[in-house]
Order: sequence, then structure tokens, then C-alpha cells
Amino acid sequence: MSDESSRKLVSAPAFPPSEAAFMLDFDGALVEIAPTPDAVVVPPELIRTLTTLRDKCGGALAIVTGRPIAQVDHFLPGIPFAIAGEHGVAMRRSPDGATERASLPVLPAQWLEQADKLAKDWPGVTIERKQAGLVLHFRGRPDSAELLRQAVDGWQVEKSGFHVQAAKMAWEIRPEGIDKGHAVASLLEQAPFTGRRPIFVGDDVTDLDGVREARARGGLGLMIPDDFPDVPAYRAWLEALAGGEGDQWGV
Ligand SMILES: O=P(O)(O)OC[C@H]1O[C@H](O[C@H]2O[C@H](CO)[C@@H](O)[C@H](O)[C@H]2O)[C@H](O)[C@@H](O)[C@@H]1O
Repeated sequence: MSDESSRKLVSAPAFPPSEAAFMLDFDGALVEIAPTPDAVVVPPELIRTLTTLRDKCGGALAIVTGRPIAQVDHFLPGIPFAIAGEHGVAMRRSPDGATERASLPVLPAQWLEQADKLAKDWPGVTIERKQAGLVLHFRGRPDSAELLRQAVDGWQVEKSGFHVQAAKMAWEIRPEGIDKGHAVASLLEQAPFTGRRPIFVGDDVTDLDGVREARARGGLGLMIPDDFPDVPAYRAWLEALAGGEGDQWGV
């Protein structure tokens, strides 16, 4: 994609870098979806772009993801100033800050046992455990999707304070009341994010809360594929913002 076409895809922020705070989703947005969660590839150009944007915005760059914080540290070491992990269950507001964890219901052991059994019975299904959640991945076994959903529905997770989210080739069980919109609002409470306009970009239903919150705060809430056709186009836009001052920023 040429610089010219990437610039025309979506509106540039109508505010300068000094007023912007990047709050970015990870999987399916910054990086392409991969066969398994540990197989995603982070190109060196992306590291350079994010570092430049962070510095350009006075550090105001956060990753807002469904993944645990440790995984962001692994894939983007030292890059984001803050990280909202597990959709906001875990918040680290600065690079050296402590991780705050919401006080949430404990996942019943019985669900974990049954999920492990399902994975054993259906090779290709994998279980991802989080601090306050569980993901049943079926990308490696698409024909198990319905059966897994029926099993999860049978657990009646709502009665225990959780809910089931349809994710990309996965069913995710996460705590009620936790979402990326709350994570965006919470990040804005502290420096260097305070008073800035969030630029939130995602690709999945779980990102819509973040998009809504960013727009409500006078920022930009953007989605792939609605606003960018794909990951490369979105990255090209970020690269243009990292490199440019005037027209790329619409100011
Ligand atoms: O909020 P995000 O940063 O978009 O994270 C959402 C979930 O991403 C991961 O799963 C998804 O991406 C994997 C790698 O591309 C893919 O193999 C899987 O099928 C997708 O569902 C991650 O494993 C989850 O914990 C995140 O919640």
C-alpha cells in the first residue's frame, strides 16, 4: 500500500499528538491473527512505529487487550507505557508500576476440569486460563465450536458472575462488568493519559466498548475492517502518524 492511499482510508485525528493517547488492541489489529496465541509475529517496523508514536505523544500509548499483561511484555517488550490486560481485569499504569487486579469471583474448578477434558477429547481444542477467565480456542478444531458452546452454556456462568463472549474462533468466559470501555476510562484517570483524547483501534466485538468510550471522550474509535480493510492498512496509518506532523494528523 502506498503512503498516499493509506492516508486516505480513514480520517486523521483532528487534534495534535500532544492531545492524543493511543489505546490499542493487540490481536487482529496490531498483529495478524495466527493459528495459536503464541504464534503471532511482531514485525520490527511495528516496534519502531509504536515507539515513535509513544514518544511523540509524551508516553501516552497503552495496549488494551484480552491477553494477560505478561504476554504483552513478551511481544512488545518495553514499548507501551501502560497495559490493560484481560480486558481490564489487570491494569499496569506505568512501565515500573505494580499491576492492579480487580477483586473478582473465582472461576469454579469444575469448569476448568471440564474444559481440560474437552480439550483432551477434541485434539486441536486448546484451553487458555486467565486470572479471572477462561478461553476455549477451537481454531485448531473448528467442528467442535457448537459442542464447546453447548458445554459452556450448561455451566450457567452468569449465575457465578461471569459471561460468555464469542471471540475469534474461541469462546471466552470473563467476569461480568469488565470490558475495554472501562479500561479506557480508567487509563485516562492518570498521567500521561489524563486530559487526552483516546485513539482506540480494534477488530473484534470485545473492542466495541473501547471504541464507544474513545468516541465519547472526544477521541477516535476505529475498527478493522470498517475503517481499515486489514492489519497492513492500519499499520500503514500508524506509520504515517508516527512519521508525519501536519496533514497526517489533520491539524
Ligand atoms: O484483545 P486482543 O488483543 O484482540 O486479544 C483477544 C484474544 O486474542 C488471542 O486469541 C486470538 O488471537 C490468537 C492469535 O492470533 C488466535 O490464535 C485465536 O484464535 C484468537 O481468538 C488470545 O489468545 C486471547 O487471550 C485474547 O483474549
